[in-house]
Amino acid sequence: MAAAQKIKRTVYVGPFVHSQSLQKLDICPTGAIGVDETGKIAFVERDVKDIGDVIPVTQKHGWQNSQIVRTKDNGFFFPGFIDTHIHASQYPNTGIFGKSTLLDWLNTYTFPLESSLSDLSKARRVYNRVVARTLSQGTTTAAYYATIHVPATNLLADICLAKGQRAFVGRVCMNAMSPEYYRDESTEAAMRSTRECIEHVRGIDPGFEIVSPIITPRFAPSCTRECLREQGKLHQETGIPCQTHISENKNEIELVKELFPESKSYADVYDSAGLLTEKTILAHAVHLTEEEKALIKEREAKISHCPASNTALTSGSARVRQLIDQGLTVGLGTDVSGGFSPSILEMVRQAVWVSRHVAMSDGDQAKLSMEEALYLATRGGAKVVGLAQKVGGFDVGMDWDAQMISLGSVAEDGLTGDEIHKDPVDVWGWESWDERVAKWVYNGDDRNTAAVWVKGRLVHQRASFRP
Ligand SMILES: O=c1[nH]c(=O)c2nc[nH]c2[nH]1
Ligand SMILES: [Zn+2]
Repeated sequence: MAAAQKIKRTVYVGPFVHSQSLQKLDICPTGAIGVDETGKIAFVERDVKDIGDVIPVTQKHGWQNSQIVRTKDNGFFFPGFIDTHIHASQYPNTGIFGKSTLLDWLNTYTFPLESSLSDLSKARRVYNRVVARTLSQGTTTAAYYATIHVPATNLLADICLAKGQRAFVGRVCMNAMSPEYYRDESTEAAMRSTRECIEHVRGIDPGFEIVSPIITPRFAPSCTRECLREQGKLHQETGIPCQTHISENKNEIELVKELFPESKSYADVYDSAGLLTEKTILAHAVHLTEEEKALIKEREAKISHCPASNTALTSGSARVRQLIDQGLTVGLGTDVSGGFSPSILEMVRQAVWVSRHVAMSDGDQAKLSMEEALYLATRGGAKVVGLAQKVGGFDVGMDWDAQMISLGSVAEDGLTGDEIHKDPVDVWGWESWDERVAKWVYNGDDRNTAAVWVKGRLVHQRASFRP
């Protein structure tokens, strides 16, 4: 059953920042957002200049006895981040990838670690930590890959629910081209295990309110045609979302051509198996052809852009601006541990950097702005995981999935040691709000994430912050 949670009506008072559109950040320096007992945003007020203005606002909305939470120290509220692609099971390997590229990386680093999570006590340590770590970095929703193991995958779902992180939890399906020690025995066994995980999540969160299952064929080479087709059938019959990888690395694309000679393209392998729908998340999409992009657009499948992973594994530079301009729906993914960081704030920076490297060869139109990258991290991600009406912004009726960012007090002379370490961003007091947001994006980290809420529930807070 979903963890019991008692939420008090709360007014969040202080500046708030969220995306109005792909290009436009809405920065309100004098905000007050009312969140009701169900964790939904009941009102958004924009002219609450000081604490004396709060009582009239609560009276206007007929709210007595509501709790007030205020920002402090150059703080602001920002929507929770959405990680559209992360391998929870690979978390212990973050930063460990050497000079490998995708296919040797899988065999050298990834399969041995994933297979070791058949040990439930190890899985518990890893999953408790990755959920705690991503929450502490403001990730309120994550689309997770677990491993092939049913008990460990179910444990990840339990941990997400207990800690209150919105999550899509996928048991990885792989019955081909995988080591003997780490593979599903057959299509039948793979489907049985996938169904068991779906039923487990249905048992703990029947409405998939916080945790949802997600059908997860690892990538085309690791599944037989029959297995892909069965996963596709399940996806179509149940409406449960699906996630996989596509077109990450040139050798991988060649392998797909060899394994599926009858298919027109990598995207067509998924399409002919019934796996390319509006509820499909495709990670990477670095080397898609024009025909594949058109097919993905037609099917309304979504793309998770994973810039850190693409750089670390030298897979290539996704033309993210072009994908967006061509009408594809894009969010950001850490792709831990192909990606070296579990932070979506870091992915915002990495997405901007990758686009600028592309711009150096393709021209300035390839550049992604900071505002656009923040959109991908929030509203874009929400579209990718099918939650655009619920999360990603501060609109009335949306759930309060939010983080309080605190940049710290204005820089003083003479700070040393722990004092200077406490706040990674130096604020001087003369910056505009636009500039403060930019300083957070380019210099901030989890020390600035003072508190995090999912559906109105406080799921992380720094010790120095007491609401
Ligand atoms: O980034 C990736 N991470 C993985 O674990 C994986 N498996 C197949 N293809 C993959 N790509
Ligand atoms: Zn991945």
